Amino acid sequence: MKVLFFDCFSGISGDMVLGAFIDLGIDPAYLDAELKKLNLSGFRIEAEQTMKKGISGTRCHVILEADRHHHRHFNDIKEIIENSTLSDEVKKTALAIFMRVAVAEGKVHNVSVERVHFHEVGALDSIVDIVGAAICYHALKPDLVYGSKINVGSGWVRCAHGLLPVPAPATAEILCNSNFEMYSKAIDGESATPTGVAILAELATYSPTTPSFIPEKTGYGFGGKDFGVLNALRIIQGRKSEANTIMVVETNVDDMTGEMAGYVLEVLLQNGALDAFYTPVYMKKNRPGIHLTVLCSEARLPLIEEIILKETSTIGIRKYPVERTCMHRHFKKIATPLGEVTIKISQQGDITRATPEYEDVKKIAQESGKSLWEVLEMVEKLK
Ligand SMILES: O=C([S-])c1cc(C(=O)S)c[n+]([C@@H]2O[C@H](COP(=O)(O)O)[C@@H](O)[C@H]2O)c1
Ligand code: NI
Repeated sequence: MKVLFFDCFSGISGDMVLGAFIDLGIDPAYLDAELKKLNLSGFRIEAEQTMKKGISGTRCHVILEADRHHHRHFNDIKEIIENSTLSDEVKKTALAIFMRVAVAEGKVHNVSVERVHFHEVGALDSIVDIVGAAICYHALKPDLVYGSKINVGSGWVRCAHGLLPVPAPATAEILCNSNFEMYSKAIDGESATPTGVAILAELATYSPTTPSFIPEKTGYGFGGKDFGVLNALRIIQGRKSEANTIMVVETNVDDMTGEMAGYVLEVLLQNGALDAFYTPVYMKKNRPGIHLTVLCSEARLPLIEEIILKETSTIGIRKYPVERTCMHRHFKKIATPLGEVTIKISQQGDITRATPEYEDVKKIAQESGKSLWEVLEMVEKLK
């Protein structure tokens, strides 16, 4: 499994994210070509490979010509992204990042999401940063993305509203809607911006300690300000074996119909759940209910949670990782007088088990008119 770890020791901003992705190997020409799909003129990307504090990294500049539509509303940005020829997955991710910014700005300025009036955050460079981050993320196709706690800086920052405290209100609000931890150390100024934390909160899962994986390469994306300490976002790319940790996801419901319950299991299994099943339970007020258990990989967890929240009546989910022991499995095909049957061979130490695949046996039974028992006995002698 491919892992990315966003190490935010000096915060995070949109251009730091692009710089780190490019430093990690994303071709700036590819990024530029994809960004052209936005059908917006008046910008270009410049990636400069440079040194800061003796460390080699990339400073990404979004060079703007005059942006005549400097003040955009959320709906304008939505329209630009939806009408572009970017892939659906890039559009979805970019819109979700923008939504985080819009919700935060709406809360801070007490206006609805639609009426949020983007100034700096709606300018072309934010569109480029956010859509660019979504392009790089989908180009790398990570299975797991983690983010560290965020060094937000300290003091004050000057922006369209005047002098604001650090973290800026929008940044703080985006963080309130995530479970990322913030802190401030060794930086006088704003090191984490609304765009940066929105990208992080959307793409990454918070990891309070350095996650466990095998690192393979690093990318440093430099920020523009000089804080005295290394002003960079570091993305560490690596791998982790999928082997033995899976997630158990659970919820209890007492207000769903049997039809809905059946449908949910189908959707979960179609979307990569390793298993999904119900256990009957008695809940509060003596109500008969169902306990849903889903087993899935860590990579599938966000999708599985989304399905449970969307398709069941629950308003909460429990989840925890578990270790599993799996016998090593391989398959072989054997020929029988009635057709081919796949045999699953499971091994662990000196334990070996060979089991015919049920669907093959069922097909032969149905086509030959023999009972399942007869077919199984025949296969047993041949396997
Ligand atoms: O544009 C707006 S409304 C804006 C709001 C806020 C609030 O905290 S409210 C802060 N800022 C500042 O703009 C710059 C640019 O941010 P990016 O995310 O676009 O890089 C930054 O200093 C923000 O704190 C803008
Ligand atoms: Ni604002």
